[in-house]
This record gives sequence, C-alpha cells and structure tokens, in this order.
Amino acid sequence: MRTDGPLSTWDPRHWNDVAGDGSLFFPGREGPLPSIRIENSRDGMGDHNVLAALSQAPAAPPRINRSVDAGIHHPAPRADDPPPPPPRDSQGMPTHREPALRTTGLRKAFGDHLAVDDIHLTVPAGSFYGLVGPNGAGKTTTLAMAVGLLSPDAGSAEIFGVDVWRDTVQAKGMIGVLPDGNAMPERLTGREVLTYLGLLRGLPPVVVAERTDELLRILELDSAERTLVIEYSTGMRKKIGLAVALLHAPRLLVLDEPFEAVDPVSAATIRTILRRFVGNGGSVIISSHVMTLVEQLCDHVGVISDGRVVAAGPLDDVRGAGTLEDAFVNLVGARTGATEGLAWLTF
Ligand SMILES: Nc1ncnc2c1ncn2[C@@H]1O[C@H](COP(=O)(O)OP(=O)(O)OP(=O)(O)O)[C@@H](O)[C@H]1O
Repeated sequence: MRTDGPLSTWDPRHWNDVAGDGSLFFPGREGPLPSIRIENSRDGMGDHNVLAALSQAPAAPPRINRSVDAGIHHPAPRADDPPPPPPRDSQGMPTHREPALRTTGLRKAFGDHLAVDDIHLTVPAGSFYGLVGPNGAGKTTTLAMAVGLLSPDAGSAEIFGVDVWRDTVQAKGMIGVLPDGNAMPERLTGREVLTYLGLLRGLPPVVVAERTDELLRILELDSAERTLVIEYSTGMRKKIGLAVALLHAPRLLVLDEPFEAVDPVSAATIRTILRRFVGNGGSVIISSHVMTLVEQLCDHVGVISDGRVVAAGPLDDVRGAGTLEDAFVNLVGARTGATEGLAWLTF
C-alpha cells in the first residue's frame, strides 16, 4: 500500500514546503505539476494560474491551457487503486492494531488564550467518532493539530501509529480532511477542482475521471459542474470539500462540521456515504453540534469543553441512561442563557 500518496485536502495549508524555500511538495508526485484544460470557467481571465487560485504561496504555476485541443497533460501515475480492505476478524470488524487517531497531550495557545489544553483522544480504527463541544471549546483547533494543519505547542498526534509531525507525508497520505473554513480554488468548477487535485495526488487520469463523475453525481453536484466554486452555496462547498476528501480513498476521514448548511436530502446522502465508508473498513471522525445526528451515526464520542476532554469513549458509556444531549449538558454545565433579560422583545 502506498503511504506517501495523496494530499489530505485542497487546502494550501496542507501542502508541504519541505525544502523550506517556498517551493511546494505534493506527496506522491514529482516533476512538473499537471496542466488542465478549462472549458467552463466564466471568469473572463486569460491563461490561468491555478496554483495562485489554490494558494497564495509563490511557486512555479501549473499552466491551464484554454485552447480547445489542449487536453489534459497526464502526469506519470504514482498511485493506483485504493489500498486493499483491512483484515477483519470473525465479526467482520477491522483488525488494525493501531488506532485511527491517537492524540497525546495536545496543547495550543493563541496569545494568552489556551484554546486546547492537554487533549488525549483515542479513535479506534473502524470507528465512527463524534467530537462534540460548545462553541469555542477547541474542536477545530484539536482536529487541525491532529491532521497536521496546525502545529501544536506541545503533544503529539498519530494516524494509524504514524506520527503526524515526524512522518507528515506518510500520515497525510492516509487521511482525507474536510477542514473548517472554505479555502477553495474559487475560479475552478467542481469538476476542475477534483480533476486537478486528483492529478496532483498522482492518481491515474482515468481513475480521477471515473471518481469525479461518480462523486459529482452522488453528491448531486453534477448539475453545477459548470459553476465556478466562487458561485457555490455554503452547502455545495461542503459537498465539494467532502468529494475532495474522499477522492483518494483514504483510510481515515476527518470532517469538521460536514453537515453544516447541507440540505436534508444531501445530508441523508452524506450519512449513507459515511456509513458505507465505515462499513467497508474506513474510520471517520466528525465534529458536530447536532447531538441527535451524532447519536445516529457515531459509535464513539469525545466531549470537549474549555479545551479539555471531559468525556470520551463508546457512545453508550458517554451518554449513560439518557440522551447524548442530556449527558452533554451535564458535562459542559447547564447554562441559563436567555431565561432573563431581553425584555424589549416582549410584544
Ligand atoms: N487563529 C486563532 N487565533 C486566535 N484564537 C483562536 C484562533 N483559532 C481559534 N481560536 C480560539 O480558540 C478557541 C477554540 O476555538 P475552536 O475554533 O477550536 O473551537 P470550536 O470548538 O471548534 O468552536 P465552534 O464549535 O464554535 O466551531 C476559541 O476561543 C477561539 O476563539
């Protein structure tokens, strides 16, 4: 199995300046970046610097040739099909010995504000893990450190036993990330985003084309495949971000609020995709504020409050006899917000 292959996401912060000189290294590829043909863009720009669209980082740009017969310049394939499914035990459960994610003592301060304080989490391989917590609890910061997006002040993170900060390329090769925020290549269509990033990851062009078709269709983005990402709605951005995370068939998906702003039909589709992913031996971590959704989907839960883990483990253990929402309110402390004041809203 290749372990140095795909980028975890389109987010330029995922790209590695391994030389330390501003030049970008794309795991799984060497040599020139691919050129792609832009057929549908309506931004009126001439020859288009895709890398500039993807990242502010100064680097040798791939050239997009708008001429009709330019076609796609195929890079030498560096990765092939997804890794074989993991071995399973007699119950059909994956038998990975290492957890999908293990964080040890993660800590991050922004100025004098301690956002994440000594986070220890273990996400078993093959689990569907829900990370919950109030606004500002530190979920996004924790996940960003766990996937190698944000350097921790202290602590470590391992993906299937591979240290994210020591063996970054290998660790990132095993994950697909839907990060918080929407740093997207705005001047490409969804199809172009998937095509370009699939080629950057070193997937064979035919595989990229097939998977792109399938993802656009299943996520109901095919009707918008001629639309630039800049024109996408928030929910459509989530869906194309999820498609990018899935494209290289990673073993672990780390999805920050994947259902936020997504319509109910699309949400049902995404739930089905994620359940199948776990059913096929993958592991998923989502952050969410929707307790009922986490209860429906997840078999393990971590509750973060004020930058610390206040409960973690199998869903049934964390919620006890009540609902997850009851347990959550008990764990993070009931608040009395809005029971008094706002008298001017009385009519
Ligand atoms: N880049 C940053 N600079 C300064 N403070 C930050 C930064 N990123 C996060 N914080 C702060 O760190 C804390 C944790 O933020 P984080 O986004 O991780 O929380 P969260 O649990 O994901 O919140 P939400 O559920 O609202 O998305 C918050 O107090 C936030 O204001």
